[in-house]
Amino acid sequence: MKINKVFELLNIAPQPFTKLGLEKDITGITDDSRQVSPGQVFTAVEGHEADGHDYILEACRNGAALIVGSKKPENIPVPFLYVEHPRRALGILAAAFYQYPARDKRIIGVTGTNGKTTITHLLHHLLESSGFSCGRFGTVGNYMNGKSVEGFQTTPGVVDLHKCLYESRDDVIVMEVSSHGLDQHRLEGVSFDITIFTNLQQDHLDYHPSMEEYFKAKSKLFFMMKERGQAIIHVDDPWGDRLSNLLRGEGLAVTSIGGNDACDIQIDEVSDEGIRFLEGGKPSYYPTPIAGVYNSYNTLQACTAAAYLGVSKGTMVDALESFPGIPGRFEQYSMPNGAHVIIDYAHTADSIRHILQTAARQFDGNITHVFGFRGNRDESKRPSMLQASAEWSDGYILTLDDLNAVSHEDMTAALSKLHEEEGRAHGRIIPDRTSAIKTAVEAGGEGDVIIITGKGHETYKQSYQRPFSSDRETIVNLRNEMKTDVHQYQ
Ligand SMILES: CC(=O)N[C@H]1[C@@H](OP(=O)(O)OP(=O)(O)OC[C@H]2O[C@@H](n3ccc(=O)[nH]c3=O)[C@H](O)[C@@H]2O)O[C@H](CO)[C@@H](O)[C@@H]1O[C@H](C)C(=O)N[C@@H](C)C(=O)N[C@H](CCC(=O)O)C(=O)O
Ligand SMILES: Nc1ncnc2c1ncn2[C@@H]1O[C@H](COP(=O)(O)OP(=O)(O)OP(=O)(O)O)[C@@H](O)[C@H]1O
Repeated sequence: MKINKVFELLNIAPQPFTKLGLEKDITGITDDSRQVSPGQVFTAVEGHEADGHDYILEACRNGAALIVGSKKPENIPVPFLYVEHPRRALGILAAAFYQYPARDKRIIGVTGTNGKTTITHLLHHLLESSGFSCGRFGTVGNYMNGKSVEGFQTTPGVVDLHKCLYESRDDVIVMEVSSHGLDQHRLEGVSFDITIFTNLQQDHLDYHPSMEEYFKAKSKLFFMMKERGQAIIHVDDPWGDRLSNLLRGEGLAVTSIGGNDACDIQIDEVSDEGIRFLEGGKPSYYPTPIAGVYNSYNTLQACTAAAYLGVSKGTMVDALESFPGIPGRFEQYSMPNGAHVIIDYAHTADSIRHILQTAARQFDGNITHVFGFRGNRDESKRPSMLQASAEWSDGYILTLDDLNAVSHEDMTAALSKLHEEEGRAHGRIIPDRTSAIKTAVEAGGEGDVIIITGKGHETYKQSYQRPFSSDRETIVNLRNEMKTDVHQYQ
């Protein structure tokens, strides 16, 4: 891409930068001064931790050919282009630099507080099973060109996103779209063929000032569809209903899914095993490959999207049978003492309630819930998470989750306060996560279930008394110590 193209894209009249040469090629786009290499365009972005404008000189020293930003620095040795919205500019330049890679693909974006990872994994499996080559971007890593690739965030930064799309030879991409990503223009330059909304629950209010703002950020995705794009919305969720009305008011195509007669796909009966529904008056059924009523909804949304890409019902039902499961989502283990363990990524009150209710339907024994709260993340959801646990488990053990720079003492004090105020004497506190899990498992017997939530597939961010790196590793080691014999991983 030539330098004069940068001016054109940003709608800036070319300036007579003496020695620069408008016909010169630029070698890349970045917003990280540490990654600038000679000939690149550095876009200075005001962030949450730092301000890229403070690193302009470093970018110059590293060889930047051009600086883009919203605050003109004094005396820099490289031409500076002023833009009002550097994050947008970054996306516009990245899309162009990588030759608009999103245009050649069918792109499906999934958003909502819960269910994004589950739906993208289901869809990926459905599409690959029916002959599509499908890429997947999201929380548990990316998958491109038939291989798993490490991912850093739920929705990649905009430069990485366009680079990945450029390198991908896949026909279809299914991606999780986070509200942070939408708010930070990480999807700039991408248009979607299909968009999916799952639900909106209290979460991320450390970032968004209110639920209203959180909803607005999520809604942006649905205004980024291609001309013939199709939104699939779960309208039993009140925010979904509102979104559906909003989009229809704008003349956008919506497939509504819900219990109401007016829905395009009307849910008739939903259980832990599957979902019955009417579509165009015709009854139909999908079995869900992962336990939980909420996963039946996820399955229906994934299948509805796959159907838009031409996958037949028969192919889908076969593919669902061979679904391998998702790391850290309803991941099950049988322990030698007859207890059952479920590791899950639930981290909202609603998802805790759902998983505890699912376990109560499936197991006869006592339910012990082991969980904690992330430091420096939405504190306003903690009371309702604990209330849900106290109400739907037979007892909880509050423990540590990622501290994120909060001290051990402060978090333990926060746990004690919540336990006293919201826990209704229904549980206890064992701060060390590995000890909490061990205590819960060893106290279990035939038919009991221990549900460990919050970390799912993720590795621990701090060390605990026992030298394990994840809930899975803790359980597997514990099971070996207890003389393992059965392993069920969905
Ligand atoms: C709060 C938040 O969302 N931060 C994200 C945001 O960072 P930021 O723009 O605020 O960056 P910053 O660190 O303040 O730095 C500002 C600028 O200075 C630049 N800089 C900084 C230092 C330096 O030496 N040189 C330099 O040029 C940085 O490259 C950046 O351009 O933009 C970055 C680039 O896209 C993200 O990597 C970063 O994610 C951080 C790591 C993060 O933890 N984000 C979480 C909250 C998040 O986004 N999560 C959602 C999923 C949520 C969910 O649904 O569960 C996600 O999509 O992953
Ligand atoms: N449709 C749903 N409704 C409510 N809870 C759900 C739903 N789907 C999944 N969950 C619960 O939420 C947890 C996280 O699910 P999943 O990873 O699919 O969501 P996500 O949207 O990708 O979350 P995150 O953005 O935090 O990565 C699951 O482990 C489960 O407990």
